[in-house]
Amino acid sequence: MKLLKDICNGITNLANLNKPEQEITALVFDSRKVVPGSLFFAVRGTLADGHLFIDQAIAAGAVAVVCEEIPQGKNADTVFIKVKDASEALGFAAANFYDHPSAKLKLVGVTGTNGKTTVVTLLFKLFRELGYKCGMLSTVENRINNEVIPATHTTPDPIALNQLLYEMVELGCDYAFMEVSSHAIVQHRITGLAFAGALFSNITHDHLDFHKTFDNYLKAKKAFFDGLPVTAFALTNLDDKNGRVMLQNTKATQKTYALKSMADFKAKIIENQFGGLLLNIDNQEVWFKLVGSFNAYNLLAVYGAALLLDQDKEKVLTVMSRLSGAEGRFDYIISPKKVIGIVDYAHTPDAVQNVLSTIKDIRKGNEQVITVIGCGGDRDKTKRPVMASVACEWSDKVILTSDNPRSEEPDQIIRDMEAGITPDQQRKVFAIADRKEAIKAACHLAQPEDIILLAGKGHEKYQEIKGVKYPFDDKQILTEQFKLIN
Ligand SMILES: CC(=O)N[C@H]1[C@@H](OP(=O)(O)OP(=O)(O)OC[C@H]2O[C@@H](n3ccc(=O)[nH]c3=O)[C@H](O)[C@@H]2O)O[C@H](CO)[C@@H](O)[C@@H]1O[C@H](C)C(=O)N[C@@H](C)C(=O)N[C@H](CCC(=O)O)C(=O)O
Ligand SMILES: Nc1ncnc2c1ncn2[C@@H]1O[C@H](COP(=O)(O)OP(=O)(O)OP(=O)(O)O)[C@@H](O)[C@H]1O
Ligand SMILES: N[C@H](CCC[C@H](N)C(=O)O)C(=O)O
Ligand SMILES: [Mg+2]
Repeated sequence: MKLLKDICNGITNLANLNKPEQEITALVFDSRKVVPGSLFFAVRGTLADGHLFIDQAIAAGAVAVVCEEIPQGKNADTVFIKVKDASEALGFAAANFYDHPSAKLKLVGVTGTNGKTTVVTLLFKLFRELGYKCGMLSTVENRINNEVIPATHTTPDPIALNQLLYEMVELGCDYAFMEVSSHAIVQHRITGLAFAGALFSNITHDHLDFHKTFDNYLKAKKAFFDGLPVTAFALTNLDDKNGRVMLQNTKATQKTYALKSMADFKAKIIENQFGGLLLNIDNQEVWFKLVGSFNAYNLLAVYGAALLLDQDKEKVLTVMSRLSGAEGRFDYIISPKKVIGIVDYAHTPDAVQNVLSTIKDIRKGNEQVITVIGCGGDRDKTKRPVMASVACEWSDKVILTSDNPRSEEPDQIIRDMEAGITPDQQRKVFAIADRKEAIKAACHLAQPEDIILLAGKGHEKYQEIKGVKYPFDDKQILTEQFKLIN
C-alpha cells in the first residue's frame, strides 16, 4: 500500500494532483489484472491501446488512471493523471512504488544482440562463488541466491522487475545482474532504475520487425548508455564496429574490452577446442570451460566488469576458470557411436555463423556438420533467408524446420528461409517442418564423428504453435535419439 502522491513523484506536478492521499494497493497496466484500489496505466502498445480498457479497469476497482488522454465524461471518483508517455511514467512509478530497490544494491545491465544471457549468467555464478548474495534476471530464468523464479521475458515489465529487485534487497543481495533487451529500452521497462554498470556485447541483425531499421535498433541500445548516471561504468566491446557508439553521449565512466583493438581489458585466444578456451587475459594464461571464440568476448566482458566492481583479479580468474556457461548455449553431448550433438540458442545470422565457424575451427578432420534450424514465427522475417544462407555456407547438410511458428504456417516460414539458398546449395538442404522428425533425420544421417547442430531453441522447453506452448526440449530429444540410433 502506498499513497498516490508518493507513487506519482517525478511523473506529474504533485501540486495539481487530485486526492494525493489516495491509498493505492497495486500498479497495473493490464485491465484484466486490476484489483480494487489499483492505479491503472493506459499504455499504447504494439497490438492494442490501453486507453480502450480504462472503463474495464475502473469497473474492476481501479481508483486512479495514468493516461495520455483523459476520456470525456468520467465520474469524479476516479483520479485521472495526464502524462506525455504512460509507459515512461509506469517505469518511474514502479521504482517509486517499491522504494527504488535498484539503488539499494549494485545493478549491472547487459545489452547487445548476442551474449547477454551468457554474460549475465557468468556474472551471477562468479559473484555467488566470490561469496556475495546476488540476483539475476535472464532469458533462461530469474534467480535470487539459490531460488529459481521462472522468466517470461528477457527483461521483465517494470512492475515485475522492481518487485524482483525489491525481493533481492529484502533477501540481502549485494548485486543484481540483468539482461537489458532492446524492446525493454524502447518500452521503458528499465526507466527509473539506478544502474551501477552497463555492458555492451555486440549488435548485429535481429528484431527488425519491432525496430523497423537497424539504425533505430542501434539507437535503442545507445539510449541505455545515454541514460546512465555519472557514478556508473559503461563497458563496451571495441571489436564491434558500433561498440564505441554506445559511449558517445554517456555520462558514465567509459571502459572498453577487445581481442583485436587497443582496450582497457585485453585477451588473446591461445587454444579453442571442444574442451574449452585457453586465453591470455591481462597477461595471464587461463583455461575456461566455455567453447568458441565468441565466448572469449563474453568471458572478457565478465572479467572487466568484475574488476570494475572492485574484485580481486586472481580470485576472479580462478573462479571463472571453473564456471560453465548458460543452459542451452553450446551444450553438447556425445553419442555411443561418437556423434557430437550440440544444442545452441543461435537465432540470429551472426550467432549461427559464430557457432558454425567455431565448430569448423575445432573439429578434427573431415567430419560432416549437419545443422537443424528454423526461424521464429511472428518475429523478424528479414533474418530468415540470411540465417538459412549462413547455415548452408557453413554446413554439409541443413535440415530446415520449425522454431516456435507461433501464429504463422511452418511451411511458409521454411519457404522464407529457402529464399536465401542458392541453387548450388539446394542439394544439401532438406525441409522437415516437424522439429522432432528433423532431429531424428539428422541422427539417421550422422556417421561416427559427425557433428549435429540444433540451432535456435537452446534452453527452451516448448514449441509454440498457434498460441499453445507444447512441451519440447531439443536436448532431451537428441539424447533419446542418440540412444536409439547412434
Ligand atoms: C512486442 C512486445 O514487446 N510486447 C510487449 C509489450 O506489450 P504491448 O505494450 O505491446 O501490449 P499490447 O498487447 O499492445 O497492449 C497494450 C496495452 O493494453 C493493455 N491491455 C490489453 C488487453 C486488455 O484486455 N487489457 C489491457 O489493459 C496491455 O496490458 C498493454 O499495457 O509489453 C508487455 C508488458 O511488458 C509484454 O508482455 C509484451 O511482450 C510480448 C508478449 C512479447 O512477446 N515480447 C517479446 C517480443 C519481447 O519483449 N522480447 C524481448 C527481447 C527478446 C530477446 O532478444 O531475448 C524481451 O525482453 O523478452
Ligand atoms: N558474444 C557473442 N557474440 C556472438 N554470438 C554469441 C555471443 N555469445 C553468444 N553467442 C551466440 O548467441 C546465442 C545466444 O547467446 P545468449 O543467449 O547468451 O544471447 P542473448 O543476447 O541473451 O540472446 P537473447 O536476445 O535471445 O536473450 C548463443 O547460443 C551463441 O550461439
Ligand atoms: N528471445 C528471442 C529469441 C527466440 C529464439 C527463437 N527460439 C524464437 O522463438 O524465435 C526473441 O524473442 O526473439
Ligand atoms: Mg538472453
